[in-house]
Amino acid sequence: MADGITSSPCSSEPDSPIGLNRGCLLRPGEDQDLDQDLTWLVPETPSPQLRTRRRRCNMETRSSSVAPAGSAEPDRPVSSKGNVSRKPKRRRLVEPSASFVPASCLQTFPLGNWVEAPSSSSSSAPSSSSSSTSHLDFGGKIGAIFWLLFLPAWVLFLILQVNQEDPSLTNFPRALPSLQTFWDFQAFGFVLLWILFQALLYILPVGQLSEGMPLRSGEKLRYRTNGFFAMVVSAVLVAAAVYHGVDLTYIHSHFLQLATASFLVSLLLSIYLFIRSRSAGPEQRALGGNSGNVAYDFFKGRELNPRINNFDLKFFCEMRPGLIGWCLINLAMALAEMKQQGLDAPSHSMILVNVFQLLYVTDGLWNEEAILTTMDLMHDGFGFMLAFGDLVWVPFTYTLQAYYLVGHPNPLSPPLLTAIILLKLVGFYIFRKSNSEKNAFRRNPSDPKLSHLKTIPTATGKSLLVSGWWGVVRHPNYLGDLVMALAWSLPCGFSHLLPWYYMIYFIILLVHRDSRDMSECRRKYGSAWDEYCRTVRYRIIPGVY
Ligand SMILES: NC(=O)C1=CN([C@@H]2O[C@H](COP(=O)(O)OP(=O)(O)OC[C@H]3O[C@@H](n4cnc5c(N)ncnc54)[C@H](OP(=O)(O)O)[C@@H]3O)[C@@H](O)[C@H]2O)C=CC1
Ligand SMILES: CC(C)CCC[C@@H](C)[C@H]1CC=C2C3=C(CC[C@@]21C)[C@@]1(C)CC[C@H](O)C[C@@H]1CC3
Repeated sequence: MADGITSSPCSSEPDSPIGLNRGCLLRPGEDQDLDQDLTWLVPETPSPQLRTRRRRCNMETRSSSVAPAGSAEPDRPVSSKGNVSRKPKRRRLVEPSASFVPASCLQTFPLGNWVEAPSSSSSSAPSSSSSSTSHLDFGGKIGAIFWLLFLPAWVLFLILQVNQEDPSLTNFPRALPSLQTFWDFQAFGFVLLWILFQALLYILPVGQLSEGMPLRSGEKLRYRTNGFFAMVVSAVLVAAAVYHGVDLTYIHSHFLQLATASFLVSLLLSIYLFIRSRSAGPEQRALGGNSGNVAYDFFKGRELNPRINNFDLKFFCEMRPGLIGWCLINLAMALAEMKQQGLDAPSHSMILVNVFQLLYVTDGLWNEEAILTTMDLMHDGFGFMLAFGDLVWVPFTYTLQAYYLVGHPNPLSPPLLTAIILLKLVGFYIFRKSNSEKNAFRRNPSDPKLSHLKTIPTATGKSLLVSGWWGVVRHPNYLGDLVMALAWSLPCGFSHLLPWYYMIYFIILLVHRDSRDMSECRRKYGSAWDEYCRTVRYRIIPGVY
């Protein structure tokens, strides 16, 4: 069995709770790149070897223009506008200037990957011991309390709304359902079974083991990326269940109870995560979730990669029960629509919503490795925000369009149907291509397939893409995602705002994520980031924002 987990050394930290093992880590000595990374621990004082390499690289950059890597012709340097010569700059060690560097040069900068640098530290050199948070996001301490109360209440509101004949925002549900309506043991059992079933699929030694980005310690965690396999097995199981007469419309009729059960699981999980994070060492803490304020840290999550042996709780929750559950719920809504509307097949709108979102989830699972370079995996701690987001928010609010269509049919004309499909395909293309480009570049900056791209070196040793998708806007992946979100809402028509809720929420989420990422990158990359922002002026929508 080619299972790197069992064959690679696992860390059993002395401060781990009994029976818990925080990860299966690569020994630095196992990885050449990693060895070299360690010389970047203090960027201000590079080793003589690296200084020579940087100098050589800077000199190459000066005497070469931006061109495909490996090009025999030395190239002239360019400004952000194109092939214009740069004025010679004083060489600085901290910031190896923000000039563009051909990807070939990156081979001499083998990833000084600081996945996370402390937001609290004023020094530009990441310190493994400084893990307390000074900059508070999400409205700070008061904001965290607000979100802890508001998010569950908002989900409840949406669920009650979507059940109404007229789900207008002005038409609030007249009374809250009685307390016992919320709770159903069977629903709770189904939720637990689903999560356990997904956990079982996750631990099966099927599929590859992928390396995460280097942690602050320089170590890399390994992840079992068998999400697509889990999706296929789940689909086969669900198909068999439906074939044998299992009535999936139970999910539609017990939506509130299933959501309550999932909420309870996410709450218990968050409490567990908070308690166990007390024994997490400084290097295992997320730099954004260690302010010392209980509410804030509970919300944001203190531990970066909580693991039980090799079982990565954050990765599992983000990619499996909620995400695959989203498709299961959508399918249940299609069956509920047929039952409620007396149809032989789901409506076109329902098919579009189902197929579009199935494509989104399947793509995410197929490219599961790419998740390892996202903000959530690299920077965010695992606390209530993500536990609730993964287990409640995704499955019970991302499915509202399908739920809405059950009781609110919206016939589509063939031209509109075609236009919506085209829109979805365009969005998907932008989303996938840009995400794959960044992921491939982060994993192997000297990948020959990316050698035509221009890059900016940064003091951390990492470079920034400044052409290709990441040269169009600073978050081309968000652009694609938003175009897709539009294509998910359009099949529901314009009678109500509710099915547009996802679109509105998503704009807010991505704009906020973008600004979080901007300030994080500015702090990490300094003047190189400013240069990138000067070159790539728009954040998400070219020419607009
Ligand atoms: N459906 C949903 O609910 C949600 C979907 N998403 C989607 O998930 C995907 C991941 O999103 P997210 O994690 O927010 O952000 P990104 O995948 O865009 O990751 C941002 C990071 O990419 C790196 N980066 C930024 N610019 C460059 C550049 N020019 N060259 C190279 N690297 C760069 C930086 O990290 P570093 O330099 O440290 O590598 C930065 O912190 C997106 O497609 C998003 O649309 C996100 C949230 C919710
Ligand atoms: C409850 C809060 C207000 C917000 C919670 C946010 C989470 C629901 C999202 C944060 C990042 C996410 C990503 C995905 C799903 C939604 C969450 C968890 C994907 C896994 C969706 C599929 C894509 O292919 C990748 C996404 C990565 C980020």
